[in-house]
Amino acid sequence: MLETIDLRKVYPTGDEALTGVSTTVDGNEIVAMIGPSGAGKSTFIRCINRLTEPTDGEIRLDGSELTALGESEMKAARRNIGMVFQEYNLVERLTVMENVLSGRLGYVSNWAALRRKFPPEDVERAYDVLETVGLDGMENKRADELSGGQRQRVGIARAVVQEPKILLADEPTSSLDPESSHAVMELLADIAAEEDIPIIINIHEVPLAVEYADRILGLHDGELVFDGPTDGLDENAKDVIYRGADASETTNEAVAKTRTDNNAISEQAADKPTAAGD
Ligand SMILES: Nc1ncnc2c1ncn2[C@@H]1O[C@H](COP(=O)(O)OP(=O)(O)OP(=O)(O)O)[C@@H](O)[C@H]1O
Repeated sequence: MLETIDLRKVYPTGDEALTGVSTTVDGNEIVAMIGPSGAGKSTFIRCINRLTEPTDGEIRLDGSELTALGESEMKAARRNIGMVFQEYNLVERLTVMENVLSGRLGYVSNWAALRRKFPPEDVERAYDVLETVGLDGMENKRADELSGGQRQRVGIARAVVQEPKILLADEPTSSLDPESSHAVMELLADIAAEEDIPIIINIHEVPLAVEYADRILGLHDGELVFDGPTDGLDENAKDVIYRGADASETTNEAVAKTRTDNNAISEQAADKPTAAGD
């Protein structure tokens, strides 16, 4: 279980990217994080594995307080957090298999890591995961010979062989065409179920989020303004996420006014004597 408590990030520039985000992600749920550009989505994801250092607050993964860990302890803790990136972050000149196995680097000695020597069970697991992501038979291809969708599958396979407790995907579909985007989202959903781990996906495309996520986290200006099941993401919630709280007041006022107007019309209609009553 991942828990963030009052997570806050202020960049040295003074930008407050997260104002105190508290949430919990558990089980094998797929959580989509949405919000306008600059809302703090990437910052949130990057704070969890401390690629970006949070300013304040707590991050607990299965009870372990990540913000309290020293550098070497954090290195070990990162094994529990799989990352999938928008630009895949593969080593282009290495093969698919070498890229996938790099997900095991945190588990082998420095010497073995340097020589890229992995135990046979790691290699076996890598083959299994390549099959899961639909890349079986492609292990010897170089990463730079793959399409965007295939590269993202390698990125996902690398995160999965790590055997993480949670998967974080930072805009995994932003560089892909619509068809590959759907395929990648479907794959992430399958992985959450098969590996029994939660996934947080930072995503721009709301329809994709709605189609594949169980739950939505909505950020606006660094504030968590929506946290609930996907079917609760109505127009009002989208307004709050994309236009801010003022928009919701405006929307609520507009809705209230429409209701009042409608009621007045109905009352007038009720007061009106019907032709039959005359
Ligand atoms: N390295 C940085 N230094 C200073 N400010 C930053 C840095 N990274 C992000 N910010 C600021 O923090 C805020 C949140 O940025 P972040 O990238 O987390 O948003 P986002 O929701 O992921 O945006 P996008 O959807 O455009 O990727 C923005 O105001 C941004 O300018």
